[in-house]
Amino acid sequence: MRRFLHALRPLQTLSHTPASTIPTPLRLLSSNSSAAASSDSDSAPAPAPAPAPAADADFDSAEYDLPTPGPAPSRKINNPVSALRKLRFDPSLRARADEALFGKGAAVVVEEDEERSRDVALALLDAALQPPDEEDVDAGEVREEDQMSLSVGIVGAPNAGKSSLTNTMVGTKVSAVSRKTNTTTHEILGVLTKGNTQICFFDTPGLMLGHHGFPYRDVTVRVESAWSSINLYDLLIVMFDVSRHLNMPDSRVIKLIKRLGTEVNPNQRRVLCMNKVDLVEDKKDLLKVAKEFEDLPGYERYFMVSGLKGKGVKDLVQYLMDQAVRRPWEEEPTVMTEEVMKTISLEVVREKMLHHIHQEIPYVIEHRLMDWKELKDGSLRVEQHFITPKQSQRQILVGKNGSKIGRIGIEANEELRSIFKRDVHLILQVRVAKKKSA
Ligand SMILES: Nc1nc2c(ncn2[C@@H]2O[C@H](COP(=O)(O)OP(=O)(O)OP(=O)(O)O)[C@@H](O)[C@H]2O)c(=O)[nH]1
Repeated sequence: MRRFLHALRPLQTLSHTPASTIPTPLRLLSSNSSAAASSDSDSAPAPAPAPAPAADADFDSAEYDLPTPGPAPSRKINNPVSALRKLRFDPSLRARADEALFGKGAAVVVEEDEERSRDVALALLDAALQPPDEEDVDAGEVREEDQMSLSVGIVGAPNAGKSSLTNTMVGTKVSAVSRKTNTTTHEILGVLTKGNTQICFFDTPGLMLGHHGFPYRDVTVRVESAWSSINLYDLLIVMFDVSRHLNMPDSRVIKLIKRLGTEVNPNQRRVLCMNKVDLVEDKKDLLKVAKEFEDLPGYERYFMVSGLKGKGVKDLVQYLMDQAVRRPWEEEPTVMTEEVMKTISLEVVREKMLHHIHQEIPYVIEHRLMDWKELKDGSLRVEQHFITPKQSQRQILVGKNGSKIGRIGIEANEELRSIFKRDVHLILQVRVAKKKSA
């Protein structure tokens, strides 16, 4: 299990941080990116009232008079889905950018882009934005002998809401990143570190029973090993979609619940979690379902939650925290790293580009972070390049008199300033790729 957790390490800050490059679709955090952006606060110039515009930039935020970022907005977000929606597009930024560039009344066109890769990046962004909980502490502050841990397997049919519940519990921390960490049988869903306690959540795909109430034998070792390894967890959450159960019960889900709840397992606590309670109008129905499973001795507790809306989740988390055992943590708590910020800066600019360039062009453009400097006055200098295969594509992206790239830049700049809560000197350049010599 330790092996899976270590796959999350790329989130650590790198002392020498290479530039990130985003070919489309978005590439997530990686410690082996190419090119050469640097983080070099020592070589940064002394604080200057206004940064000098870059000579050959197509967009330079220094040329625009933008308001100073206000106080850090409170962004305590527990529901990642609504957080993502909020972050996807803020029309006020667009309106302000339009006004700055084209005067009042400029038209606004909004396009929803549902790419999963962006969701992941936005979830990362959300994770990065979350202020630390009061109970959060630096990893260094909790001595190994004081660390408490709990590994939790989540069992449920596809769509039961395992990821949503984990996201809500974890507050998106790590969960988005961990999606990359596919293991043969179990996938880490998220890590919650609070105070001296760390809880790791694992998905257990393939853990379903056939109609006869036995594990599928045919498919594979994968299913078998999923079954044999569930006992490794300290605690098992068996979850199901209670709304679906009321409307269209699935016999396999019922068998799964019963099988896992038939006997008390001396080495593992198990809880039954009725999810999506928000979809059940008549709450008496919930009690009916609870009654249906009340005689199962294997479940120590029953929880009624809405993973998506956060209902009942606090109680569940508290219960889990209380079950933790004295054992060193498997994983460093996630911290906002420079790598995360770089990814965010690329994603925000890319998002703005996708909103403004409605042709296939975004998909042939290479997008690179060329320079990243934290200046002594606390502001950031961020230089990104778009590299287009053809001159005509460059022209479209730059727009008439720089209007397109200006719009992209000004909106992105404003959003980055509000995300990073500091001044950002954003420089964008659009270049045509050099032809490779044969
Ligand atoms: N209304 C409502 N919808 C939910 C809730 N939890 C999850 N959903 C929705 O149910 C769908 C499945 O949720 P996921 O969290 O992806 O479910 P999962 O169990 O991880 O699914 P798999 O990855 O297929 O195993 C998504 O559309 C969620 O938005 C809930 O509490 N209430």
